[in-house]
Amino acid sequence: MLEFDAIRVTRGAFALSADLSVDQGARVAVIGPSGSGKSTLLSLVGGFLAPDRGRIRLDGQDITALPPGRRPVSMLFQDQNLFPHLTVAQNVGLGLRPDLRLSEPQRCRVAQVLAEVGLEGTEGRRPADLSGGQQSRVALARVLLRARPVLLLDEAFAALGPALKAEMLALLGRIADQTRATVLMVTHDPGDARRFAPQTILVEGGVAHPPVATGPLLDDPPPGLRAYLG
Ligand SMILES: Nc1ncnc2c1ncn2[C@@H]1O[C@H](COP(=O)(O)OP(=O)(O)OP(=O)(O)O)[C@@H](O)[C@H]1O
Repeated sequence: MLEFDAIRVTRGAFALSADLSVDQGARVAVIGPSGSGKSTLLSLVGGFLAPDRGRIRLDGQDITALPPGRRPVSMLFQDQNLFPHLTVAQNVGLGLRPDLRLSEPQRCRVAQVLAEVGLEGTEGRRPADLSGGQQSRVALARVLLRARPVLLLDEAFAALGPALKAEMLALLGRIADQTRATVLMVTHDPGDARRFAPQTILVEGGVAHPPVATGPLLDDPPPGLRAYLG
């Protein structure tokens, strides 16, 4: 279980509070107006931002003071966090060893996860030589390899067309199943939330609300969310 226990965080004049928990293995969309604090919520879990008060716990362990690199968390952004000067295999291998000194079994594992995301044979290519969808697959292969208990996505597939995005969400679902990860996914697209996330955290008016069932929330949104969804 991922817990936000009486969290309050400020960024300049902006303040966000969160007192909620997410079940282990849950898939949760994070939805709310622009500037409402969705990325802020994810940054608290990733460790890129420290709360002013409150604790963040994962399976009972207080991770509030852990630096990002030591948190059991993978994060995916829209730019897919790929290094242009590294090959596909190296970009994925970073998930195992930042210094890229991979053993033979580790190299095999990299090839294996690339095959699992449909990128067999692309090991030696650079990100720029791949399509947008293929780049997303490289990033997902790294997530699969790392197999961290928490996966955070901040509009990771926003730049992809609808068909490709649906494909990536399906692949993400398979990876989450395989790694049994808890997934928090920021999205501006209610369709993504309906497709992927049985539960949704609404971030609005300075509060990240506890997760509720996605369908009913989107079918009958509260006024602030209704205005945002249009
Ligand atoms: N580095 C920063 N310094 C000061 N204020 C910040 C900083 N980053 C974000 N903020 C403020 O924090 C608030 C929440 O930002 P956040 O990025 O979490 O919103 P969001 O819901 O993810 O928005 P969007 O949907 O537009 O990406 C905003 O009002 C923003 O102005």
